[in-house]
Amino acid sequence: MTVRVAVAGASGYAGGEVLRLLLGHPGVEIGALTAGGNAGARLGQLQPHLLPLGDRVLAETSAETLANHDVVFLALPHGRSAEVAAQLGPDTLVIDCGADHRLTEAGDWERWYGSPHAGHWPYGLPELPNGREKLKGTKRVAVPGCYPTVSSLALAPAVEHGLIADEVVVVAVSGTSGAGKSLKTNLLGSEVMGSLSAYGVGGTHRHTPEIIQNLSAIAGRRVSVSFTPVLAPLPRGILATCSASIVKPGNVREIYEHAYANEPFVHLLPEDQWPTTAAVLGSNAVQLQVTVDEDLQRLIVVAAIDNLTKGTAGAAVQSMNIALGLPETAGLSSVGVAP
Ligand SMILES: NC(=O)C1=CN([C@@H]2O[C@H](COP(=O)(O)OP(=O)(O)OC[C@H]3O[C@@H](n4cnc5c(N)ncnc54)[C@H](OP(=O)(O)O)[C@@H]3O)[C@@H](O)[C@H]2O)C=CC1
Ligand SMILES: CC(=O)N[C@@H](CCC(=O)OP(=O)(O)O)C(=O)O
Repeated sequence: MTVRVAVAGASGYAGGEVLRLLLGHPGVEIGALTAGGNAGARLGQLQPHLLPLGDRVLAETSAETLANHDVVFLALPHGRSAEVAAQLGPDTLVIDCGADHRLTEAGDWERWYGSPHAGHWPYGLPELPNGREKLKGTKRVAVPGCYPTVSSLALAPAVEHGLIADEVVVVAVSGTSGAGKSLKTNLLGSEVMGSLSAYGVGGTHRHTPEIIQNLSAIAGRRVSVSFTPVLAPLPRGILATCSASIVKPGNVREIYEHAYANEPFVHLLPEDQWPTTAAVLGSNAVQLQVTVDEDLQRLIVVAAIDNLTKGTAGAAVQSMNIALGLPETAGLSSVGVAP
């Protein structure tokens, strides 16, 4: 079976990464590629690394252009993806890399994004408890935010086993591609190079409610999250340090080993090895290490992902595979690029 796929937002970082992965996928044919202001440009001018598609001309993003595909990936700004999705037929598998359909509660959406809620879709994080079941056969997928992906997977086993208190702390350092291609003053080369800077401090980052939503669903009660993102002078990668007080004794390592033993992309590292962003570059892997700070009786989990791969496009392709009943790992790998 060959699946015909369109990518809206093909000129952006997320759309470009979806295409990079799809070019290595054995079961897809790449159809329409669309953009906003760059419609009419050759893809090669904007994504020179996608050589086989270099001569494709970007089309306008419209329901007409995206019609007649089995799968449509939306890699568009928040709000725009909900607008486009609403015009796509119910038989098309629509995979939204943006935030529009991630939050279950309309009140949360309105508070954090300041616009009407477009509704909630099955969440594209198959490694969460019952995550795969929600994706099988679905025609709509909300791809998680990059920070919620790494922190939810880092803490899920501990939350599921009731090991930790209902208040967790996440400090996550991200590369700049997480902010997208459009020009932002805090992302100009000289502002970013040679410096780390915290932002969205004090519980103000919009990924906070998404992390709370994921962990609370596992716990069956509200889990509070103190989340601090930090911008680093790297193009790609997130390293998250997640911690919480231990409230129940348990063999932490065994719990994590067991939780992820059969996962193709989540890897608990050997005890003498700590995750690095370099090791997951361009891969769909999540690398984890877990330990206990014995003095404080605190669980510490360190996790690394590539924000554009497992943090966005890899999760999108993995979700497509599950939704369509294709092999889950098709087009994806846990092997990184080094140095
Ligand atoms: N970067 C990341 O790590 C992650 C990104 N995402 C999500 O993926 C989505 C895309 O992000 P990203 O690729 O980083 O952003 P970019 O800014 O790099 O790309 C945005 C894309 O959307 C297109 N676009 C912009 N405005 C419009 C419009 N009004 N109509 C149609 N197309 C438009 C752009 O086209 P043009 O070039 O013509 O302007 C471009 O192709 C966002 O929702 C983001 O939240 C999700 C998780 C992580
Ligand atoms: C470094 C950086 O700026 N990262 C982005 C998050 C990227 C992401 O996952 O974004 P969406 O929720 O928009 O899909 C941010 O903090 O806004």
